[in-house]
Amino acid sequence: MATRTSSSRTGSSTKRTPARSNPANGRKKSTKPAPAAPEHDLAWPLRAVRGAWMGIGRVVGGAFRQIGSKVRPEMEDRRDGTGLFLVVVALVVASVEWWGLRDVGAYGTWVHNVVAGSIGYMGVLLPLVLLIGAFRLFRYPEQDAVNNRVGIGFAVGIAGGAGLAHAVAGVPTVSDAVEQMWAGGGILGFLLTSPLAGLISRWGALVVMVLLVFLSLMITTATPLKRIPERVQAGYRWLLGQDTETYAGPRSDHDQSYLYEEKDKKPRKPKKSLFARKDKADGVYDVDEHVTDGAYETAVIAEAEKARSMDASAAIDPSGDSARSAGTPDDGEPDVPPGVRRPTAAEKAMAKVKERVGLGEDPSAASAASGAEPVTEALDAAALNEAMAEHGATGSGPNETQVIPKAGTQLPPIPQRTEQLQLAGDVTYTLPQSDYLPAGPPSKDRSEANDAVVAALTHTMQQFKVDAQVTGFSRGPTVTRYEIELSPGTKVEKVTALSKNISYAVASSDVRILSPIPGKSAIGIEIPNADKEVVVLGDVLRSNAARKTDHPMVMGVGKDVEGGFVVANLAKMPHMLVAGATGAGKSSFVNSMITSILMRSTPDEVRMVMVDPKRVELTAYEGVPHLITPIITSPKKAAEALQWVVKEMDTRYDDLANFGFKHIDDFNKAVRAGKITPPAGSQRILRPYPYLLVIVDELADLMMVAPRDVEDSIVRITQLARAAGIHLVLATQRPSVDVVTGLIKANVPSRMAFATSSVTDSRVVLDQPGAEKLLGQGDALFLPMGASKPMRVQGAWVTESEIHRVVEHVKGQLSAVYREDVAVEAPKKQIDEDIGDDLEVLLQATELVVTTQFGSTSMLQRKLRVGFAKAGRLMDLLESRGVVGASEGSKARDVLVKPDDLPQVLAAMKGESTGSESEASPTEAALVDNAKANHEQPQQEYSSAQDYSNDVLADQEAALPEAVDYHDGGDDDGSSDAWQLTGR
Ligand SMILES: Nc1ncnc2c1ncn2[C@@H]1O[C@H](COP(=O)(O)OP(=O)(O)OP(=O)(O)O)[C@@H](O)[C@H]1O
Repeated sequence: MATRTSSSRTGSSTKRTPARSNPANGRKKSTKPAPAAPEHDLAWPLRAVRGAWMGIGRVVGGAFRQIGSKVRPEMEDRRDGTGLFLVVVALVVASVEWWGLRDVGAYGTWVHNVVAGSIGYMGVLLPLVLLIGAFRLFRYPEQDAVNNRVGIGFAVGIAGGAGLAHAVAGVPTVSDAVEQMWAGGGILGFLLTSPLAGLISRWGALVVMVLLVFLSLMITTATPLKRIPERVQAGYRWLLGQDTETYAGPRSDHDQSYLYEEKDKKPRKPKKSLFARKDKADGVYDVDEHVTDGAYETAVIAEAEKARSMDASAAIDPSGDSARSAGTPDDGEPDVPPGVRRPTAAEKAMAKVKERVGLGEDPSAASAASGAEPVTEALDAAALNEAMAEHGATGSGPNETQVIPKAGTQLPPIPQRTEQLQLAGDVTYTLPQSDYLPAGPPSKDRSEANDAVVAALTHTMQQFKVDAQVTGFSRGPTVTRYEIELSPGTKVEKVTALSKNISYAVASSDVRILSPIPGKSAIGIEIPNADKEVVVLGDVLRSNAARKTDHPMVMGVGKDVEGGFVVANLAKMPHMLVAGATGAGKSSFVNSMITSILMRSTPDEVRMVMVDPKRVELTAYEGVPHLITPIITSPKKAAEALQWVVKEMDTRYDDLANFGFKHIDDFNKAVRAGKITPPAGSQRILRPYPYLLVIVDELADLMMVAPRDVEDSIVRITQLARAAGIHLVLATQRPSVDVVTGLIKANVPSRMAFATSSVTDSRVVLDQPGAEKLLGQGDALFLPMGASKPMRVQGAWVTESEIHRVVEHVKGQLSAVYREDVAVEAPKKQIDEDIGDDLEVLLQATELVVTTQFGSTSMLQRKLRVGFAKAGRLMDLLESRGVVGASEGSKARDVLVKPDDLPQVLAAMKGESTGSESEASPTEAALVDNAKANHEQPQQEYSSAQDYSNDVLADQEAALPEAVDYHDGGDDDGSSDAWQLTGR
């Protein structure tokens, strides 16, 4: 493993050469114009002029950047000098051509002679064109490709316009009065139109010039021929005020954009492709910030993928006929009426699928008639629902109509109990409102990227002479599954053997082949979408699938590859293993799960035990009334809590046995109906048992402290707890056999595998390969109990602010009442507010920093196994308490406390008085304080503070996962290989 790590690191670092293009703005740095001569080579007057020019440019550019939505291009990208030049020329031309300075002296005459002499009547438009050019240069200087395109478009337009004006003016010649030339197209118009008029008549020249102007419009607006009707329609609708967005075809059934329109109240600004940033102009939807807050977060800033996939479609056609590979007229195809778009390859494919299953109308015809893109049907949504219902999960097909009222501005409620729940006593508890979880952007059934992939797949089959057709596809949020049908006599292996060629053709290494698609005689090829979508938890919880049931243990899982919502009943799982490499999306999934429960259930229905050894993942839920005990962060206490769960299970079983029920649900029903009473003489008041959900966020940490005890408890719970209404969710980022032992695996039937770092890990989680090929960031394989094949889902995403709103609501309803007997953490002292729940880790950080006299954030990360943000926060706390000095860039901070003073500092942090300071030595004071603070720990005598600190350090080392060595910094590929076994 060590070798692999180092080689992968070398590999990745060799790939990252500084000369790479900057994907953020889609241009190579090397294509920038060569820098001007260094300033010091210029004479000082020139330097002064240049400085003044650039200064004015910056001011004018700043003003342009404030117009509408503010932008801040990188300093190194700015082209303010050129922008200012365009503005000045525009003003000069405008002063003469617009504001009548033409007759004022030599200035007016000269400017008019130059402008009208060159381009004639088009001089009137020139200031506008220059100002638009300046606008783009000031605001979007980094978009070289778009700027160049707009520039070329304008140049062609001016040429066409000049030629046109010249033709309209009667094709004057140089021998005519000069005013006649200038009222036409100037010299340019003359040069373009006169030869043409001589060759094909004046009218012919006129038509050619009109076409040239039209061409310039298409170049400027980046409109390909096939999209003209669509763009015209969009423009028409926009003019009529029917659509404030870039028109993107008819709404699909589960398009929820109107929710945004309602919610936003303030109408969205129309997007003008010329002015809008490229990503917005091309994107259909401007996703709300809070929805995407952190979703798909990545260090790589990539240009809009869409453009790349379109290029790909053009590139894969060796004949160079990209229009054909994208689905425009084939030879031998019957003609279609003018104005009607020919069906693309994908539409034909879909039509074929529908024909095959007898689904009525040909989508291509419908779409051709409307000029818009057809909607993909989920052909087997019903079958999927059925299958999922069988194993405890429910799903809805993508086209199931959402019961979401269009008017009324309200989001539909998340399903709630029919009866209003009364908690013990007279407390009435209201579940959180639906709008705490806003709706996400509308999902797409199909995009240009999909069409490009269909064309690429079809072409690959043809190239390798495999007699198979792409018969359709179903688009999910992150991947699309393309269906391939073989002609009779063609072997399945012929397609599967092409996997590398398919990867090559679609330019993606993450291609997964399913042979066959469960329940279909077709091969599925899952290919990541170039344009991923976020699946927000609110949408999943409002989906039909979730609304079918009001079971309190139902959670929003995400969306499947067909775009159908997936929700699952945790009570039917009945226990689940969630695994995946770091950063793959486990914590987000656990957050979605807990938030789902908080949204749908009262503390009377579901109680939770949360174990969070990482200390940061679940802190947001501290204090919610659903908790039965404070969030457990110590692995040792967690092991004890599991033993408590076993006891609780036994108690519940006793009750089931005594009252003659098989399942806690039946017992609860009977209690609620008053059908059972405690035995005579008993003081007990029978109450329904809530479901108990035990969430362990890092199983590996527990298995390290007490492997045998933890395994025993888990096995006992998982074997029996289902009937007792107790359910376990075990998450781990180390799905190795020492953490997920055979016994645990055998008893935890449902699995959720996020991207794993190796095929071995995938086998541990799913008993089959597959998870190693997932894309990360919420892309998962979900294997609910009883399912033979895992289903691919994109996990639901819930933002921190959404969680905060829900938690605040829940806590506002009821405060947590903890059970004393579970696992009581050490009572909290009077600690400073800014330390909050981080006291324990802050104390460790203080000890580390003071004893090593090394104030390094990365050391904290490494030794305490906390993330960068947390380590940074700890360092700030240490600075605020005078333990370390101020930050000095990348250097380690000065440590201001000597090891001898450590005990007092620790005591102060714990909020304890160090009143004995004057009488006792610091060491003695520390011993007393520590003994007081940790009364559960066996007390030990230390002869010096150094001994004490050494001991602490030894403990911390022992707590690290089996002598792991963390290599911080240089791991370019960000893979989990950063953790490396050194065998110490
Ligand atoms: N369902 C999702 N949709 C979109 N993006 C997601 C989703 N889940 C995770 N991500 C992205 O992946 C990042 C890492 O996710 P997360 O923190 O859940 O990973 P993890 O597996 O819990 O990692 P760790 O084990 O290090 O805590 C998130 O910050 C987010 O950008």
